[in-house]
Amino acid sequence: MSRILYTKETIQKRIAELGAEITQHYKGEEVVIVGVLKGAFIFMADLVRACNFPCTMDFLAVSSYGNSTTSSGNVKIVMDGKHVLIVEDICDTGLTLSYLLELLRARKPKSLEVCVFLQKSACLKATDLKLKWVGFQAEPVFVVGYGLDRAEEFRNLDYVGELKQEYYVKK
Ligand SMILES: O=P(O)(O)OC[C@H]1O[C@H](OP(=O)(O)OP(=O)(O)O)[C@H](O)[C@@H]1O
Ligand code: HPA
Ligand SMILES: [Mg+2]
Repeated sequence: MSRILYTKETIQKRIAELGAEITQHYKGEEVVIVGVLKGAFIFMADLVRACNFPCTMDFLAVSSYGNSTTSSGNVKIVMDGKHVLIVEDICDTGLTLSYLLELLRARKPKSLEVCVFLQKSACLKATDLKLKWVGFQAEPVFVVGYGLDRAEEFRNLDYVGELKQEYYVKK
């Protein structure tokens, strides 16, 4: 790890703000909160406890990075007239979220919104992607921690850091 980008305290403070905003937005409506596995599981666990409205939870299993630090371009999915809130750890190229939104729109939800922990705007490839809530705008570097992995490692860090290039680039 080369440097810490978001400390545990910074993350928790931002989640409290997001929870209050999302609670205000749905104002007691019933919502299905859909976490995108695996990366979103830690963010979702904290976010739902900062939200206060009737909700059920579900998860989608999606993977496009595998053990690589770049998107393979292929997203595989393993998983209805309700409000659906998708919770994701990161929007990098945006290809994963774009794919998921298209898929879930076909189910004709009452509403479909996204809350993403990190967004790397500089890396965006997907067009017409609307993210209603964004935790933090991240730099275009490979980040790990707080659910985010590099080859399944580092998900359990309670902070987010930049992964040093020498850890993942073979010389
Ligand atoms: O915006 P994109 O470029 O599509 O990248 C974002 C996606 O990549 C990561 O998933 P990954 O495939 O690593 O699966 P994981 O959540 O199990 O780590 C991350 O959790 C997002 O789902
Ligand atoms: O920067 C990242 N870190 C971990 N997983 C990711 N998936 C897309 N971008 C990233
Ligand atoms: Mg990953």
